[in-house]
Amino acid sequence: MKKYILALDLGTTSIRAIVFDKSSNIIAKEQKEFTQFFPYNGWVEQDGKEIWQTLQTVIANLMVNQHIDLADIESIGITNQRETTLIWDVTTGLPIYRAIVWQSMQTNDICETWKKNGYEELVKSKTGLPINPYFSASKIRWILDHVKKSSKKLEISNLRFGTIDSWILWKLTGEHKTDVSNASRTMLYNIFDLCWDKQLCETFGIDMQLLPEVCDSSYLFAKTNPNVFFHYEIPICAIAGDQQASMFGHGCFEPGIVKNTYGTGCFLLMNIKDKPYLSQNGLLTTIAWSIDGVVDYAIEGSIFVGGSAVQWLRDSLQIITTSVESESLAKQAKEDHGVFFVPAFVGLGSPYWDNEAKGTIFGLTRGAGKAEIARATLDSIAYQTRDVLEVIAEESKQEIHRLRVDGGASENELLMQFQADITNTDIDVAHIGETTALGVAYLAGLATGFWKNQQEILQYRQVKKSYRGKMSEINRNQLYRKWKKAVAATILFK
Ligand SMILES: Nc1ncnc2c1ncn2[C@@H]1O[C@H](COP(=O)(O)OP(=O)(O)O)[C@@H](O)[C@H]1O
Ligand SMILES: O=P(O)(O)OC[C@H](O)CO
Repeated sequence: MKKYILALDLGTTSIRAIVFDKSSNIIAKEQKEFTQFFPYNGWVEQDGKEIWQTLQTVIANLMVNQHIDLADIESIGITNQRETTLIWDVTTGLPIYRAIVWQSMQTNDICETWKKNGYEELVKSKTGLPINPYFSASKIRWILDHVKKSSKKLEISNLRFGTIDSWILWKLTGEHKTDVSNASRTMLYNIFDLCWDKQLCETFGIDMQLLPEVCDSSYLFAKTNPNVFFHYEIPICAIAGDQQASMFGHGCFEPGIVKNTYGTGCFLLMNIKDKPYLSQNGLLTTIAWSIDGVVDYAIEGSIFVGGSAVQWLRDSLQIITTSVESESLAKQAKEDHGVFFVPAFVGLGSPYWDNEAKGTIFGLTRGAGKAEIARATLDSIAYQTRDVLEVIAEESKQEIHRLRVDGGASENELLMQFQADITNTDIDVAHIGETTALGVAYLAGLATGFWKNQQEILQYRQVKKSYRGKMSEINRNQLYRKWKKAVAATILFK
C-alpha cells in the first residue's frame, strides 16, 4: 500500500494541496490564493482558467518545495467551495463565462421571478432549499442567457455545467461527474429520489445534457490523465462539498453532532442520518455524503459573511494588515463599547434569507474607533452563529452543549471565547485545522481500504483547545437582545 492520500481543497479564496499519512498527520501542504472579481455591487466572480492554473502551480510546489513524490500517493480526494457555477465548452476546453461564486447576488432578479411564479414550495419539497441566488440553478440560467445575448454561439451538446469539483475533475481526467453533496446544492437535484429533477430542470429551462453524472462521495471517479498530471495516473476516490467534508473530518457520524467552520462564511451542519426533514425556520436540508449508496443527510445554517468581514477590515478599511491582527486590535476595545455590526455585505443567509439587506453598524459614539469596529466584527461572527444554533436546537428539539469547530477564524482566541460566552456552549477547536481536507482524504482512503471504516477514523480525532462560556446569563441575554434589534433594523433599512 502506498503511503499517502492527497486532498485538493478548492476553497473560495485559495487552492490547497495537503498530503496526509495513515495516522491523519499532515505531511506536506501548499496553498495559493487566486483572484476574486467584484464587477458590480453584490457580484462575485472567479476565473475558471486561473483556478485550474493555480491548482497546477500548487501541485508543482508540493513536489518541488515539499519534496513530495507523487508515486507515494495512493489516491486523491477533491473538496470544493460549493454552488459556485461554471459552464465550459468541451471543444475549446474553456469556460464560456467566469465562475459565478456562491456569494454572488447577480441572479437575484431571476430568483424573484421564480418566486413570483410560485415555485417556492415545489423547489423546497424536492431539494430542501429555498429559492435563492446562493444556489447554482439561477447562476446556470444567467450564464446561458448572458452568453446568448452577447451573441456567442452556444452548441448545447458541447457545453458542460459543473461546480468547481466537476471542472477540476474534467480537467484532470476528462470525466464529467460530481458527488451527491455537491449536487444537493444546485437546486436541481432531488435529495429524496437521488436524481436530477426533470420537472425542475424543465421549469427553469435548463437542459439536462449540461449536468454531470452524480456519484457517491467515496467512489473511484476516474484516474488522473498522466499528460496533465505530471505523468502520474492516480485514482480520484472522493469528491465532497467543503462543508460536508469538514463535517466528515470532524467525525460527525452520529445524529445530533454539530460542527461550524469559520472560513469566508460560516457553515453549521448537524448530522440527521437517514431522516431528512424540511426546516420551517430558515435552515437547509442537504446531503452530507453517500458511501456505498447509503446517504447521510444534514441540516445546515449557511452564514454568508464570516471571515470575509475580517478581510473587509484588512482590505477596505485597512485598519489591520493581516486577519490575525484583528484579535489584538479587538482586545483594545472598551468592554462596554456598545457597537454592533451586521455584516450583510451580500444580504443575509440563514436563518433570515434577505437578499436585499446591506451591512450596517449601530451604536457608534465619539469614543468608538477602529478597535471597537474590529471587536464588533468578530462579535458579529459569533452572534450569527448563535442565530443559527438556536434554530437548530429548536427544530431538532435538543440542547446543543458542544460545537466542533475549524476554519481560519477558529484560530482567533478572542472570537472563540466570545462564541462560547454568547452561546453558553463548549467550543472544541479541531487539532487538525485543515478539517475539510482531512475529511475528503478520509472519504478517498475509505474507498480504497487505506482506512478500514469510520470507527478507525474516529480514533484519530483530537481537540486542540476547548473554550467554556464564562459570561453571566443576564449579560449574555442583554447583548443578544441588542444584536437581534440590530438585525431587525438592518432588515428594515432598505
Ligand atoms: N486569526 C484570525 N482571526 C479572524 N479571522 C481570521 C483569522 N485567520 C483567518 N481568518 C479569516 O478566515 C478566512 C480564511 O479561512 P479559511 O478557512 O482559509 O477560509 P476559506 O476556506 O473560505 O478560503 C478569511 O476570511 C480570514 O479573514
Ligand atoms: O470556501 P469556504 O470554506 O468559504 O466554503 C464556501 C461554501 O462551500 C459555500 O457554500
